[in-house]
Amino acid sequence: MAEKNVTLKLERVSKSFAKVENDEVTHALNEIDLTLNGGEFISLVGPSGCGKSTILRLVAGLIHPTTGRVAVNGNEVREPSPERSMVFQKPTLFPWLTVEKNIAFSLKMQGKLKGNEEKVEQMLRVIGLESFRRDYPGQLSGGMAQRVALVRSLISEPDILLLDEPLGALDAFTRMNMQDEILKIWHENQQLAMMVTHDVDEAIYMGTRVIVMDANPGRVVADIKIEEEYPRDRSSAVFVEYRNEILNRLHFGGRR
Ligand SMILES: Nc1ncnc2c1ncn2[C@@H]1O[C@H](COP(=O)(O)OP(=O)(O)OP(=O)(O)O)[C@@H](O)[C@H]1O
Repeated sequence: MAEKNVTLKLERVSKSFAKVENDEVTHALNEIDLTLNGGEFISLVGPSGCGKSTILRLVAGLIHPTTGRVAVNGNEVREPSPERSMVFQKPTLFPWLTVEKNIAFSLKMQGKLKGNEEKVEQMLRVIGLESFRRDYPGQLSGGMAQRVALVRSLISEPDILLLDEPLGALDAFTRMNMQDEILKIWHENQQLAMMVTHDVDEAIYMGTRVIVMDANPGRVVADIKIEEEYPRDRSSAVFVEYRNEILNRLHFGGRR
């Protein structure tokens, strides 16, 4: 399938927040310059508070830069849009809708459900919840609910998929399965994916690029292209080299 023709630019983007407790400000992001394209899978890693989620929220249009510009295909991002879909660490489902209706929700809202019912079936199969289709979110485990939240965002094939630690709360087995499922869907749709993760292996396993950030002020310290074919072998020498490079950038490099 052709790559989604999307270019996202962050141009000298800074974001400050006023602190509630005193007159100080937090420099969550300082002059971020990035150009990202459809077909890329961007992993964002860095210590707590370096501004990873802030970048996603700016791209989603949930917040605005203090200075600088965020633009998609040259158009400044001013508000949220279904073309830029966000998945949070905590699943956000509609409690009054069944699993099946939660998944179909965005297609329905965009008037695209008719003729696309098979897509809902496919998504149910992908997450292995066909037999839970008529259950409500309150009846699901945390991992199941997150799988539903994920495919609910993926189904409308957004140009930009924003993943804020979507797999953080899952057990290791489900997590690895979901990594492959997300990659499969991303590969088929060739959208621009941006994923925040605290797991360096996950960042390398999934990303075409790993962007390493540091805090105070939030900034990019490395932008590393992962030039390995999928599926990647977590134990290969190249993988281990990438891991060491990223851990060094995160100041976790030990003597070898
Ligand atoms: N709405 C807000 N009001 C005030 N400060 C905020 C707000 N949102 C973020 N911040 C501050 O901005 C900085 C960056 O936050 P952000 O959530 O982007 O970091 P992060 O890298 O995603 O962290 P974590 O890995 O812990 O999720 C932090 O110091 C945070 O306290």
